[in-house]
Parts: sequence; C-alpha cells; structure tokens
Amino acid sequence: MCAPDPRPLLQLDALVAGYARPVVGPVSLWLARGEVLGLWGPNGTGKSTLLKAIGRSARVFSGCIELESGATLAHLDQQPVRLPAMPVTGRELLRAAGARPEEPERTGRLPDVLAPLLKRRIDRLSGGQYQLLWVWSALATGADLVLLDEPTNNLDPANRAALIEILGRERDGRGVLIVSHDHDFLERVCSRLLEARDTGLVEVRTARGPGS
Ligand SMILES: Nc1ncnc2c1ncn2[C@@H]1O[C@H](COP(=O)(O)OP(=O)(O)OP(=O)(O)O)[C@@H](O)[C@H]1O
Repeated sequence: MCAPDPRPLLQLDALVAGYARPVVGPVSLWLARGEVLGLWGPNGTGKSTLLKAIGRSARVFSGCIELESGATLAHLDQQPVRLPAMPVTGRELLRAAGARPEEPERTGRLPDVLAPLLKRRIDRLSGGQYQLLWVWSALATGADLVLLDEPTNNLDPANRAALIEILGRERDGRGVLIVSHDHDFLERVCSRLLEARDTGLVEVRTARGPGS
C-alpha cells in the first residue's frame, strides 16, 4: 500500500500498541481526507486497540502515529457511555460532546431521524436511538478525523440505513476510520476496506463501494 501524495490526514507506521503488553501490530496504514476507511477481522485481533492508540487511550510500544498538524479527532468507543438517570436532553449531550446542534438544524444538516431525539431525555432513549445520537455527536463536532468502533451496534435496519446516509453526507473534508463486524455496512460506506489477518492488515476489494 502506498500513501497518497500530498501527506495523508493520518498515517501509522509499523505501529505496535496495547496495554501492559503489546496486543496489535506492527500495523501500517494511511487515511486521506474525504475517505472512509473500514477495518474488519476476527475477534481479539486488536482492531479496537488500534483505534484507542490513535485516540491516545492505549499504549504505543513502537512505530508511530502521525496526524496532520492541527487536525482534531473524535473517538467513539465500542460501548457508548450511558449516563445514569438524569434529565439530560439529546441537545445537551451534543453540546457537551462539543457539537453545535443549533447549527446543523439551521443549515439542514441534522438528519430527520435525529430531530425528535434532541428534546428527549437521553436516559429514556432506546439503545438504538442513543447509539445513533452518539455517532452523530462525533460527526457534528466537525472533527477532522472520526474513529467509530462498531457504530451499527443496537441499530435496527431503518436506523442502520439512516447511519449509512449520514456517513455518505458527512465524509467530505474529513477522514473516518470504522471498525465493524458488519461487512455489508462497511462495503456500503467505505472507500477502502482493510482486513485484519495473521499476516497483518490486507486491503480487500469492496464489492459495492460507498453510496450504493
Ligand atoms: N484494557 C485492556 N487491558 C488489557 N488487555 C486488553 C484491554 N482491552 C483489550 N485487551 C486485549 O487486547 C486484545 C485485543 O482486543 P481488542 O478489543 O482490541 O480486539 P478487537 O479486534 O477489537 O476485538 P472484537 O472484534 O472482539 O471487538 C484482546 O486479547 C483483549 O483481551
């Protein structure tokens, strides 16, 4: 795999990452602005750890992570954090996450499916409603690099389709790296797909490509 020119938004070079000991790597990959890169593979191969290392919540043992100078990052973990019962609305959650819900509403960016959730208490949302709001909170921050770990968790077919549409609209000018076991979803939203194998990350051909 050769990195594009000019320099990509994100580049990993022979990265070895983990916790008390290494669990993944050496891994090399690059991601350019405007791209949605998918990562899939068997359980326990270190995909989430890779995202955590990029998000600075796992340890880097060797190799390097280069993020474009000044680029901002949003990282959504595999299990969305759910607050205990408290009267926090969807709008307040977005604001706390650094998103500006007023702006997308005004500009028409806010997906229809999310509009009714902004006024509702988040502790009373279903798992799927919360998941969609959670993913949107990362995208609506305007972060240059968005890391999504299993974003289709808890989503029914309608909300999964809404997420595919959202990712299709929100990719411009930023990079998105997605870890998922939902291969069909990855094929629909990703411009490139990497598979974790014993030999390392291998770029695999996507049957459909984004927007199909
Ligand atoms: N906080 C942690 N401390 C120590 N080891 C961990 C921690 N989190 C994960 N691991 C270990 O790191 C290895 C890789 O886990 P990771 O969650 O990155 O894999 P994954 O490919 O994302 O798996 P899955 O597809 O099941 O989500 C596993 O052996 C796991 O037990």
